[in-house]
Amino acid sequence: MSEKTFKKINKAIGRALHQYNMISDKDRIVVGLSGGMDSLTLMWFLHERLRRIPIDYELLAIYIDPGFENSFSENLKAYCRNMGYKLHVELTDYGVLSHSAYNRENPCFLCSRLRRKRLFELADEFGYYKLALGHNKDDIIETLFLNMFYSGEISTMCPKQFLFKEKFTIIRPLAYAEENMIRKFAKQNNFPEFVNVCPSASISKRREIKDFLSRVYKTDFRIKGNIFRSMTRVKPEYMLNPKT
Ligand SMILES: Nc1ncnc2c1ncn2[C@@H]1O[C@H](COP(=O)(O)OP(=O)(O)OP(=O)(O)O)[C@@H](O)[C@H]1O
Repeated sequence: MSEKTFKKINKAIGRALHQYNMISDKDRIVVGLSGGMDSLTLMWFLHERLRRIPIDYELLAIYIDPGFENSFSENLKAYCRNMGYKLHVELTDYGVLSHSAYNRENPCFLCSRLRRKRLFELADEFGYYKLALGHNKDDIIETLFLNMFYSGEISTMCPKQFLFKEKFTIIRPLAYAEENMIRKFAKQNNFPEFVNVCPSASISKRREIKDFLSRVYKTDFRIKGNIFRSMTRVKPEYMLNPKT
């Protein structure tokens, strides 16, 4: 394992956990495991921290299988078993349905809404009220732009979010971790690649925003940090407010 990458991600996670008070002793946490690098890294770190920190928590990994052919569910199960965890696989038709004629919306939109809903239902059934997701710093920036470009609003995903009258808490411990660092960590540690067979995986609006941002970042190394920081420094008095 590369100490440098480990330290960077560990520091970013520590900061997010601390600043947002994400995890308490005896928490029961569902980890939404997609098989992607982010959620695999998230699971790895949440597991690894347990040995070092004075608080205890339980982890339950859940994978919502979108129902495409060539599912990697069994391989993901085996991977979790090796780590000492049971993976709950929920076989659905969400991916297939979202790409069918039945759906008139954006496939990613419908699929992720159905997935999220099922994750909450399962967490509730199992008695887990925290849901850890693998969104990283780059995802948070991209969502800001996606929401501006396609929803006409300025908003993003919060590192910690209460839902359903605070019954559930979503936490995003990788909120301060950069995607390229996560990729590097996953590679250095030989994390398996669970190939996403979704037909929209490489053609989504998020992909377009990602490409747009990566071109912008190349023009000035400060831009990414500045965009991220700007989300903590909103000046409502310098926004448009027609009702005043
Ligand atoms: N099929 C799924 N089952 C369970 N959780 C999921 C699933 N898909 C996504 N998630 C959760 O939502 C987060 C964000 O989803 P997104 O679609 O951006 O994931 P991804 O890019 O496919 O994979 P990852 O974020 O793990 O690299 C994931 O990190 C994971 O925590």
